[in-house]
Amino acid sequence: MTETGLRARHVSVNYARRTVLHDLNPALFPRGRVCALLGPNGSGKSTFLRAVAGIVPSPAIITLNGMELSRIPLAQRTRHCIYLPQALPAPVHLQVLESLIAAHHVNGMPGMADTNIIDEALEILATFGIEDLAMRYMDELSGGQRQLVGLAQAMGRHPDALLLDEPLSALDLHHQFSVMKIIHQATITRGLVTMVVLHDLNIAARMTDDAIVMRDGRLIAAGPTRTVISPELLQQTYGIHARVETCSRGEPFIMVDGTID
Ligand SMILES: Nc1ncnc2c1ncn2[C@@H]1O[C@H](COP(=O)(O)OP(=O)(O)OP(=O)(O)O)[C@@H](O)[C@H]1O
Repeated sequence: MTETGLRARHVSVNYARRTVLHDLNPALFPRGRVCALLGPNGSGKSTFLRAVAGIVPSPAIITLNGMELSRIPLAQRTRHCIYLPQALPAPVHLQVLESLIAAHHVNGMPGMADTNIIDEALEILATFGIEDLAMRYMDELSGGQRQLVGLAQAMGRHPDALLLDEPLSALDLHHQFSVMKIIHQATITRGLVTMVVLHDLNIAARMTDDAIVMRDGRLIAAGPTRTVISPELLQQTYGIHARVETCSRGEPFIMVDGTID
């Protein structure tokens, strides 16, 4: 039977002669679940996503829903597996709606009529609460607005796997939560494999299903997010004294008491 989900095996990456990922073999990333990639600065999270996406050289074997991505040309691979980098979409002089239509033409649903493409683009913008930006130019938007448009473009390309590198970095509190909710919902309804690099552990604990934790280019923990994030892990990984409490609504929250110096 064909395996569904994304499997990454032997993920190693060298930059120049320095090894930054050491033969990682995480468990299967299943469809319909959001996995947080956690770890301190420089631990290799972005590099891991880039290796999975095929945009840094790696001997990694990547299979997605039974298809070996590492054997197909990059242009074809990016139709299935979209990597959204930390950098915001370029502030080009293009209207937001046009940019979504262009993203659709990169790899949206083949054979869709033009009016349907426009309707779908408007619907995606509405999902992100930014339909009022449709006629605005990308080079006139704020950083957070551009980040939302970047996410909308990614959704409009109908990926099977979504690799998001700090997608909340420019967003206010409201949008951090609303975007994670949209990502979670889309992951379930579209059966996506979603990986998301996060630095906010409270958002990770509340809004992702699973987590893998990296340090110095190695995996040091993996499993359901709420099990993985523990005071011991926070101490060992981030060098902080912290407690994992439960709020009156039963949600976990992380209280940081101080750094270990
Ligand atoms: N293009 C590059 N050339 C050389 N070294 C690089 C390059 N990109 C990243 N590195 C190095 O690889 C290591 C992992 O970097 P990476 O960006 O994957 O970490 P990260 O966990 O995503 O960090 P952050 O949380 O700070 O974004 C770091 O030591 C970094 O300096």
